Amino acid sequence: MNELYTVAEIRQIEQAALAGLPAGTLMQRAGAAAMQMALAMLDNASIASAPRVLVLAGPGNNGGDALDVAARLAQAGIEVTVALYAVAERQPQDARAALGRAQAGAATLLAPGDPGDSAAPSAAGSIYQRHWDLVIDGLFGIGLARPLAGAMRAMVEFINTLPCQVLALDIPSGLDADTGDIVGPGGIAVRAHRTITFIADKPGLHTCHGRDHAGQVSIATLDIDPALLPPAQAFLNGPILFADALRPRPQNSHKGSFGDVAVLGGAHGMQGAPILAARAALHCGAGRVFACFVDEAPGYDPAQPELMCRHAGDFDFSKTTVVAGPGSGGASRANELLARVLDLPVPLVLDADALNLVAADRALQQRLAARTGATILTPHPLEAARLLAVSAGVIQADRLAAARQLAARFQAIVILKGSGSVIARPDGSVAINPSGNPALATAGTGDVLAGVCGALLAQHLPPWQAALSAAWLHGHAADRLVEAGVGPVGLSASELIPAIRTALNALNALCTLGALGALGAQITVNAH
Ligand SMILES: NC(=O)C1=CN([C@@H]2O[C@H](COP(=O)(O)OP(=O)(O)OC[C@H]3O[C@@H](n4cnc5c(N)ncnc54)[C@H](OP(=O)(O)O)[C@@H]3O)[C@@H](O)[C@H]2O)[C@@H](O)CC1
Ligand SMILES: [K+]
Repeated sequence: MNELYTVAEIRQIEQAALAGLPAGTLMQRAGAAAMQMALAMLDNASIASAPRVLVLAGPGNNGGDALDVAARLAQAGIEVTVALYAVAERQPQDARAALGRAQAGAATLLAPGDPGDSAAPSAAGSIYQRHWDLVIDGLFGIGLARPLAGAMRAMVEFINTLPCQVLALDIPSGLDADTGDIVGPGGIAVRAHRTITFIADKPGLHTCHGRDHAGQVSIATLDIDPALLPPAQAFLNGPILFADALRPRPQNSHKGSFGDVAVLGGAHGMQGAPILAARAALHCGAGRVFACFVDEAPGYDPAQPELMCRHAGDFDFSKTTVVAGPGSGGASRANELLARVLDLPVPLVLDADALNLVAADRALQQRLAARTGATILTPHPLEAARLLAVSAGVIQADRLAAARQLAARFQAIVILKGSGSVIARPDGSVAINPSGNPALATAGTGDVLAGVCGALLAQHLPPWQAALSAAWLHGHAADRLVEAGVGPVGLSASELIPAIRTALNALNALCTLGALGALGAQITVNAH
């Protein structure tokens, strides 16, 4: 299941489902699913005997889920302590019923209270001083309305220092389920190893701070009738979304069958950037690749003599897919060349300096919005901020909204890079890319991504599928390299290129065999 739903959508689904069910049913299903996950985590931790579980239960229904799972674990004979931050009279009905079940069983309930509260030091102190094998976070789910403060904040600070496994219910408390930002100002969020999310998956678990805080995400649908789910506007990226566009190569083909890519960039002192993009385009199947330099052009690339190096001023860009921006600099020469390619109806990828030039020049912005050829923009958050004339903080606070805004404004496909890259198209659809890791946080990997996009466009993938596959392959290759010990420290952009080629060929082979199912199952899971 690749659909992602906003809090507003989940609320609607929840209301529709609750209408047809006896009170408390969904919460009990959530508790039962969470119990299975908790037991699996305790098993994996190979605890010899008598594991101790700490359950944090907040004031709302997320706390109700926590109380339900606490009651179940205690019933199963596990030693459970609940840190309760709820007053029964103010709990929602289902949560109060769950509190009753927890109180009736063998769980120990403590009320750590506020730091100023005279009861707090003893209750909180007994929690702080004990050894825990598993913590279950049920402070807040989709109802978090402001930053965590007081006693709950202090407890989360403590939990985040523990060496034991942490399971978050629905979402890690403190995280915004729509954006993946930490609810602030000055907020804090639980860092979980696993998150079991209810009803459907949520975008905030997969982008911005989401991947660091949610860990591995599992979905418990609570047996809700799929007909109650509206058509999704957001998806988790994976081969299932773009495999249709990948085609086996016909035997009767030649280099002209797979298109030309011209990379425009490489001002004086920055010639490596277009070389990286061009090498990536070559290794991802473009028939011929040109590296076109704004300033002086090298005779050829000794490590990759298949590339053709040219002066950009003399090159005819009208018959190629163009990747503009890697190392192009911000000089007027680069601006003129960019204006020329923007006016051509060719497939175009804009990266790096090309995006900065557009951000600084209204005429280029108009040319970009008016293009008839397919366009992919690949900004990192700072480039996106320049394009939208806001700060990078504003972009990161709602990455989905920023990517959508850019796509609509420039009538282009946008890949907003970062942890959980967001791919958006002008109609408002978005996909969040789950592959990739911090090994990619090194110079040149953006040039490589732009080159992969160019190669796939040149091979006639529609721009949406080209962007989805490029983002996924780029991250997937980095994941495989890290598994092999090539990173996360010290992975170079050059090493990424052959790994992307391997991933693309493996994916093509799977598509040809119609064996994508296995891969589809893997991609809904974050690496912790
Ligand atoms: N309904 C169902 O059947 C099902 C629901 N499910 C579960 O319910 C969760 C949603 O439950 P929810 O709507 O009660 O929201 P939840 O996240 O528990 O918190 C809201 C409470 O917190 C309070 N509050 C907010 N911020 C605060 C802060 N910073 N500091 C202190 N207090 C703060 C806020 O009160 P306020 O003060 O804002 O009026 C309110 O009391 C969902 O994520 C899923 O886990 C599943 O079991 C499926 C079935
Ligand atoms: K939670």
